[in-house]
Amino acid sequence: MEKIIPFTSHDLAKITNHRSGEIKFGEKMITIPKQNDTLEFLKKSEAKYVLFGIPEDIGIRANYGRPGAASAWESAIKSIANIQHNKFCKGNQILVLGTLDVKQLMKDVASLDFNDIDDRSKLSQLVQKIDKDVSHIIFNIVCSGKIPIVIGGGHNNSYGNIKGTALAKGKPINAINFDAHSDFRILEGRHSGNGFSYAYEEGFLKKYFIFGLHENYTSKNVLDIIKKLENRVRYTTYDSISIRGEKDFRQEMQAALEFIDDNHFGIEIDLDSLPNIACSAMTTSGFSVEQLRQFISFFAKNKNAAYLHICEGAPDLGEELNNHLIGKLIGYLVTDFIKANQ
Ligand SMILES: N=CN[C@@H](CCC(=O)O)C(=O)O
Repeated sequence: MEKIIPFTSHDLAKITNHRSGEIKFGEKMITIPKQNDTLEFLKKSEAKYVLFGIPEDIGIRANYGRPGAASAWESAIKSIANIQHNKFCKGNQILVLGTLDVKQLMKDVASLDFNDIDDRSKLSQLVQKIDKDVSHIIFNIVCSGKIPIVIGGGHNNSYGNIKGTALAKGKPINAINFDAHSDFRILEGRHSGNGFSYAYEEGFLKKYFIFGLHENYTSKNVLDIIKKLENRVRYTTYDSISIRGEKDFRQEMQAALEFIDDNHFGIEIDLDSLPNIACSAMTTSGFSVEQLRQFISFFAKNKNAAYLHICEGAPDLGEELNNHLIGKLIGYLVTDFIKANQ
């Protein structure tokens, strides 16, 4: 756990806008006091959820994407700290662990060019380094009996989430992914587009459901691979639900749940599935924020929901004046998860 930059009570106080007569999450969320052993504290804490940030976009760079997702954590924690602590949701259910220390790695990649074959291979190697740390941290959180809520970063971190949870549970887990993309690309070196295929290939991912795939952005090759794995990998497309109306959103959620709920499962949310949200693969067409909130609420209430990961949001790629909006969106998603999961 030495790769974590702890989030302190002082950090929390700095970002909480106090107002008399009101209680904000920032006044109630738990941080690990200095001099305490992280693991020991985690185990004895009464908080059910552990908030962990991964401020990197190295996996996105390695996948020819646009950097910016490293800024999501800061925007998210500022919003979460200012949510009202009330009867609907309570801040003291959350322990704010802190962030993965990727400062040096982010400096190292600043000058790398993904069009250069050697640089791309260096980027992939750094993603593998992050994979190791993420899976170790998630393993420890889950072993402590807590539920991780992970704010990415790129979708490459699905791999570490799945591996860490599988190792802690002692068996491969399932995953449901709300995403415009399969992230089941070939094993060509780690990046943000192949977290699930690597987790599958290495035996950490048992069953995988992709919810709302965009037909225009899924290659024939990936569709052929998924077809052959039908017993373990399934999907429904955004176009079939929201454009052609061949399928119903709620019925598709139910079918997806029945596919994955025989085992612990991770809930993976890629914000590039929503229209007009600043992301590497930003789009103008996709499910609404309300549909995503309903989706999280629906899956979080199942007893096998093992973690929530929200990724790819990139406030740095958005309008400067409104770069708090991604954080605010993440705040809604985190509280939807907690409200449904209790
Ligand atoms: N995690 C996202 N993966 C997508 C989008 C890539 C991007 O533009 O950042 C993919 O590989 O297709």
